[in-house]
Amino acid sequence: MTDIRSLGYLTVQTQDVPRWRELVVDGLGMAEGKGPNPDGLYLRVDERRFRLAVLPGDVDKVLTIGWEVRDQFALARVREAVEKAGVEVEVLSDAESTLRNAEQVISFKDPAGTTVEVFFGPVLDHSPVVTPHAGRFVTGEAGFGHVVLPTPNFAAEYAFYTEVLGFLPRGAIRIGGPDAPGPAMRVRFLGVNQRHHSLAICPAPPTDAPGMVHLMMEVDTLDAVGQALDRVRKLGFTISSTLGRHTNDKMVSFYVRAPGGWDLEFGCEGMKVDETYYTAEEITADSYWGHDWSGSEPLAAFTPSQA
Ligand SMILES: Cc1ccc(O)c(O)c1CC[C@@H]1C(=O)CC[C@]2(C)C(=O)CC[C@@H]12
Ligand SMILES: [Fe+2]
Repeated sequence: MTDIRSLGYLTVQTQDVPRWRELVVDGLGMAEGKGPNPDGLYLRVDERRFRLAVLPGDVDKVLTIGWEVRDQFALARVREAVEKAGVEVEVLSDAESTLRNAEQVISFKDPAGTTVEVFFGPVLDHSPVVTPHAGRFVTGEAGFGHVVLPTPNFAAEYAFYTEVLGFLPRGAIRIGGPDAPGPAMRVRFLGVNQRHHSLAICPAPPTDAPGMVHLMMEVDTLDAVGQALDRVRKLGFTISSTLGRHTNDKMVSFYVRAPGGWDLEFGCEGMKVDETYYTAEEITADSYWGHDWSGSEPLAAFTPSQA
């Protein structure tokens, strides 16, 4: 079993912090917190000081994806495994770790070039989480949610997350459907806790800046999902996919386009995996119903850098 316990946090850079605030606070109902950068947007959904940080910059990109481990011993094991795989690991200073609200953070790049951080000892904020629309987010042992990462070097990325970091395969979907011609290309789902997937990796062309396909956040009721959908539409955001229920994690969700060219998936009713009985399955449809992607603008991650 892996030492990684859950998706801890995400930091992204954007040219348009105010529009991000409209999307995640006014639209999706995250609570605005405070952080080290006075121009940054720090979002709370639970007792963590932040789960999502949106920092100003001249390019839209993913800065870091933070994975949580139990303690210093687990962090040492992860560091050893990554170094043994020939990947350079930076141990952040105490000051840098404090800025991320963790006792200790290590940092390295995955084969796709995305900066991965692994940390232990998150520093808590016990003040009430005042979400503007009374939505309650589902985190806890299941972590912040899931991320889907685009990767031009799929085999290396998959091997890194499974064999080096110890993520568990949680099934796949064949791109183009079960009867697609040619060698199979798959989106692969990976889990570290009872959340069906905390990570998925998706074949994609190389891009200039580390991107993302989507970040999924879960709330506790279908009404909270529907009300968020109403609000983001009213705020003028593009709905990349309509509401639907996924066949693998059973989640009911919609996808909304964030500034930067990737989506936020917002859902509820995700299943809990029991590892005692689970086997990794291949789904042949992404959803039982809904999830109409026909209104989706092209993802930045699927737009090659030459274009
Ligand atoms: C199929 C599926 C199951 C559970 C999820 O949380 C989930 O996001 C998906 C969709 C995965 C997949 C994706 O993220 C990249 C863009 C894809 C390939 C599509 O265009 C449709 C399915 C999408
Ligand atoms: Fe997803």
